[in-house]
Amino acid sequence: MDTASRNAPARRGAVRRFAASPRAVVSALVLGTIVVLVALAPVIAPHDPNTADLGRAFDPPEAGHPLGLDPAGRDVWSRLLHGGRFTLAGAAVAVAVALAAGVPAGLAAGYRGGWFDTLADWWFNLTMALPAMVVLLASRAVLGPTVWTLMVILGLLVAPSFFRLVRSTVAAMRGELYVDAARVFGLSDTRIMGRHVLVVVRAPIIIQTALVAGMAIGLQAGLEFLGIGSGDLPTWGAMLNEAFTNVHRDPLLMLWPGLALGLTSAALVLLASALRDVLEDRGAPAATGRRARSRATGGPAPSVSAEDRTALLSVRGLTIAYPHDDGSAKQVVNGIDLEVRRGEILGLVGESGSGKTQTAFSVLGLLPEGGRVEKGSVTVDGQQIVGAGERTLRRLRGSTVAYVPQEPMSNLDPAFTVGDHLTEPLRHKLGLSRARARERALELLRQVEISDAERVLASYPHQISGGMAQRVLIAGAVSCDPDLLVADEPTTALDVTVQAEILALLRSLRTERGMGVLLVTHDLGVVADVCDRVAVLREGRIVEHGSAERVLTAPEAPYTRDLLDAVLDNTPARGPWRPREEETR
Ligand SMILES: Nc1ncnc2c1ncn2[C@@H]1O[C@H](COP(=O)(O)OP(=O)(O)OP(=O)(O)O)[C@@H](O)[C@H]1O
Repeated sequence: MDTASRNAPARRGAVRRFAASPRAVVSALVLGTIVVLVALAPVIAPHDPNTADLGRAFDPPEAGHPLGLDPAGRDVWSRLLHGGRFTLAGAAVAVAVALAAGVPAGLAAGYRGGWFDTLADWWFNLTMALPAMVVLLASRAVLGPTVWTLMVILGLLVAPSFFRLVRSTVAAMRGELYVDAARVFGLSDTRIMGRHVLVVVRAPIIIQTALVAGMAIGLQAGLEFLGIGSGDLPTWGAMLNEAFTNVHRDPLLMLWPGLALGLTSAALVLLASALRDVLEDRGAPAATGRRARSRATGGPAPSVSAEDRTALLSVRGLTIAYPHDDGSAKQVVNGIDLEVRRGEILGLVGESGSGKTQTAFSVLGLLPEGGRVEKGSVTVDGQQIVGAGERTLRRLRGSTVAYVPQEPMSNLDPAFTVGDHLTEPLRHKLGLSRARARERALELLRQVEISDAERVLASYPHQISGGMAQRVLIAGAVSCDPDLLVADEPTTALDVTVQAEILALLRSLRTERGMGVLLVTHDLGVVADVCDRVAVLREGRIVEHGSAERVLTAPEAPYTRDLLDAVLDNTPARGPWRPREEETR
């Protein structure tokens, strides 16, 4: 079963599976009961926890004192209830500090990488290297014996465990195609982190929180037991310490705080392990780390000529290179010129590695990490892409230029329904209400010829076919009414019948909406089916450019002839090529 298939039902069934797990239910009940009892301590504790009656020291359990009295004649049950408040609140402080310090830093470092990642990694490694007990003892000596300060320091000391967990999960999913797809839709990094990234790390964070809380309680009790905590508070650790000094006189006194600590810690550990089983199924999708992209940059933005303003897409002298450490650079696209007008489909063909995808990504302002536009200009609807800031690019993506990827399934986040995918850009780019965005999403699904739109809208990616997923992505791409569609091998992953349907869909969208389409493909059959014009790319250079009819029937470049010969040699005959006008007649 693939990741998609595992994640979505796991998400829906998480509560059900939690309820079905005896370990989860029992540990949650025990923990819940303890929390409620200690929270209600001021109401239900029969006595003041600090009121002493030395004359009644060590009195056994009796009515009004269900657990007896301690060495100072104080009510043990009341001290236990009040003591739990400090113990649990101390653990909560440590967890809150650890979460606040570790999670945002882990998210930023994993998602962004770069100098922040290096710096944060260095800092948290340094923190981890510190001996926790020594630091706690030293801080007690310097800052005084308050349990709260110790818990804050403990929180900082355990923050690296959250940082590492989040950073590695996020870094692994940074290159996922659905994260790229969200960027191409023009969503900001903060939204992507909140929406697609945080949801993946949520489960491990919850599990880690339970573990860290257990650890904080244990450590705090240990410190108090050793007499290093705040002596004036009736914490469970302090009670244990007092009981230990009188263990020969009344061994039962050790039982109650020991039981409270043991039950709480055990419940937390069991809850963490039950949560792992319940939640981790739907954790991070197996990361492929396919494509980490950076903004297409390279020198100052070139000026936009009057001619470029009239074309929908105008690429002039575009050179893309990957610099090497030794100062040299690998040029993958070499001074190419392209133009797409409104209502026109331009096919960009060439064999694998010829630079088609690099060209397409430069139009979106998203080149793989390390890639840069060395020379040339790319304008979409008169707006310069090369050197444009992230804000400008985000504004353009989705609403002016949209993208249809090659692998439909990998570009849909398995944790979200089709409806979630479609309504997100509509709500955040077009500002539609939830209800209106849903209506529009249904309309879009119908436009891409999905008949049972309601069902598909509520489906998770694994519940629909590859062809259906590609239709969904096309619906998403056209949702904000873009002028230009960049489609990168949109039919390669699909079977032949579905390929034909998707191509027909692109054709009709082009006609109905007057969109320009840059269609990246290695398949001359696809070019024959849908393209008005075609540019043939070889080793980063355009070797032939012209109408699809001319290039396919009378190729001039030997390379184009080779490509055509290869098609004729290797594929079953698909009937003579006819111009599309004839075909549709
Ligand atoms: N991150 C990268 N670092 C260095 N070189 C890269 C990187 N990504 C792509 N290239 C190189 O750029 C060249 C063009 O790649 P591109 O992906 O554009 O080819 P393509 O024509 O789209 O091929 P395909 O159809 O196989 O995707 C190739 O030689 C490739 O090795």
